[in-house]
Amino acid sequence: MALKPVLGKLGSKRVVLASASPRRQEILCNVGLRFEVVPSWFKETLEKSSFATPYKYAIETAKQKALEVANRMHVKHLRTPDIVIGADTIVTVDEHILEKPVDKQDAYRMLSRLSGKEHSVFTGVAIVHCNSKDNRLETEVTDFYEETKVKFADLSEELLWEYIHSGEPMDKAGGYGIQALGGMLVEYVHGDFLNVVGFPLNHFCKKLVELYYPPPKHTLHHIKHDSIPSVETFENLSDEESDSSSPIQYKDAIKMDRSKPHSSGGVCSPGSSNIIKPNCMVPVENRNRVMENPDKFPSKIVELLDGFRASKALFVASKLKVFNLLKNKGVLQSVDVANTINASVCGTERLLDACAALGLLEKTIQGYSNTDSANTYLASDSEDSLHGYIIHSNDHLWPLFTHLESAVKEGTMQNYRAFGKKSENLFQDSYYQSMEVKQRFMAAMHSIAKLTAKDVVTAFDLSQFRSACDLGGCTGALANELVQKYPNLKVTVFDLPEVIANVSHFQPVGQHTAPVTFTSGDFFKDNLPAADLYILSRILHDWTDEKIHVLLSKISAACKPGCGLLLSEMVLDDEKKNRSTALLQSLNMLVQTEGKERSGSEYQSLLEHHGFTSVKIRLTGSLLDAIFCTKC
Ligand SMILES: O=c1[nH]cc([C@@H]2O[C@H](COP(=O)(O)OP(=O)(O)OP(=O)(O)O)[C@@H](O)[C@H]2O)c(=O)[nH]1
Repeated sequence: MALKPVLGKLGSKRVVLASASPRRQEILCNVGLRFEVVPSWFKETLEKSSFATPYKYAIETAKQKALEVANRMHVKHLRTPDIVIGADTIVTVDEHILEKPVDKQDAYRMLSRLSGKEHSVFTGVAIVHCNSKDNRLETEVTDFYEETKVKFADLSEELLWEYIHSGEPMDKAGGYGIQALGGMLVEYVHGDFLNVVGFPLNHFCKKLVELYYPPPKHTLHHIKHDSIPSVETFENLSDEESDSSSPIQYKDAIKMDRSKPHSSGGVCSPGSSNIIKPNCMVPVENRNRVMENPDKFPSKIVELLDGFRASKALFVASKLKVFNLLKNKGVLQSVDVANTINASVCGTERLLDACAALGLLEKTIQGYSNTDSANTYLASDSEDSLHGYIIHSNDHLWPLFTHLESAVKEGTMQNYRAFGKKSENLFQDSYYQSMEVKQRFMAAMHSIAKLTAKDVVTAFDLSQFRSACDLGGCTGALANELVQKYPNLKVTVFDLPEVIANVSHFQPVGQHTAPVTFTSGDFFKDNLPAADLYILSRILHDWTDEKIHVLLSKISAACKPGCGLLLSEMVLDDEKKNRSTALLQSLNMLVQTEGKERSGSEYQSLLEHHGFTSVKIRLTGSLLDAIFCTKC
């Protein structure tokens, strides 16, 4: 197994590790794999007795962890990952399965069982390949497990309790960490050490080799038809030739002889020239494209080149209310759409075709119709509509982004270049100068807040708080989600008077929880309403560190010990290299504000500076992450 090519096959893919385990992150990071971390919300509660063997239980749990993340990212992110990796480590001794101890007594029970004996450590791993087709998530799961035998020395009571009081056992399967203090308890290890730590790296790489480099069978079938030029099909290719970007369909891929016109071995029609028909099995990424050797075809770059066209097609279709029309009418021909939206037939048809190819619409012989996700997210009257944010992106962010080059050169916002107005007072000058711009901005913030609010309010247990104040809480979307989840919580939204004057038509109808209260004021200048939980959602990223210090010191002064502070922002990884959505959002902040996106440790140090401790960060897998801390 050559080292680099194995993991290199994943280099161009969006890989997600569905695990909160810092050890798994470290093991994979250390070998240079690039991935995002989205911890799974799958509860490890499968009925153990229903599995014939312990490893089947570990594999199934790993699979469910990975599938939960794949589904969540597909639904919420609108961007499906290519590969999701899940893992689950368990310890078995005397036919018992041990997972992580729930408390110290439980750790004691586990460790005393292991004392003086050999036990097995199983890690189940699931590699889930994802593909979004017609907005549906298709998954292909490859799983395996690894077993390592570990023998513990005899452990005295004193040693056991000393170890338990170190705190190390609590988040570890079997109640010990072999890589740290727990290593001192171990007499021998038979098998893969990293498997015990939480991830069987060697077996994982072997699986990748199996998936991406199947062994050569030296079978080339030459298919000849009188009317079809001779082609070669292959079942296996050497490394250089192989399109291993999609292991799932690898076996059915087609090799192209560039010197001749080609077909697909009898599946495509003879006259198909070099267009690959959809019913020909080709590697997923190259479907609908002229066949190239994928290792030489810069598909990622081409995708990026196309990115702005795809965004603009979405923006224009939204602006022209195509999705509203199709939601109401069901199926329409392009001419009917063109007539209703008052546009040319030829232009409308191309727009509709592009939207269909992008998976936003369905196209059949009867005409065009919305996909489920267009009905849910793109029609402006839908409960979860992103229409407001799309229009804001088109009318406000797009002009700003056309000046990205100047923003990068000058390091400043581009509001003047884009809109001819200096933004000395950011919100007043940029967003609240006219009723139209203000309503557009509020609708944008409302749609993003609605999309992300559930993830944010459920990221931490906030049940101990009785009153909360959402600073800059705009339309109250997050506040409304909070009172749904915590009906005993009284929530005040504090925002500028211009905003508060316009919140009424964003309020939910028929909500049965206590209403949210709105109070106007400027959090930089005015006294903050009293509360025992303060919330800053998408606020800190607007400002410089200096201004953040001003705001945090005000909040800190208003907080009694034990008060909480909940932030929601896109959190960058510490090295600022992995989370492209968040890094692009940081460019977004550059063109329009004084602020930027920050990493978890940057937020932590800002918060700790103002006496907030126990800073916890939860990556939600959605568009906003959550950070929670308490005033000490
Ligand atoms: O010697 C060691 N043995 C085990 C570990 C760590 O134990 C946990 C096992 O728990 P699990 O597989 O359920 O994984 P979680 O941490 O809960 O994260 P997920 O989000 O993936 O469920 C694992 O972290 C091992 O690394 C150890 O550190 N040393």
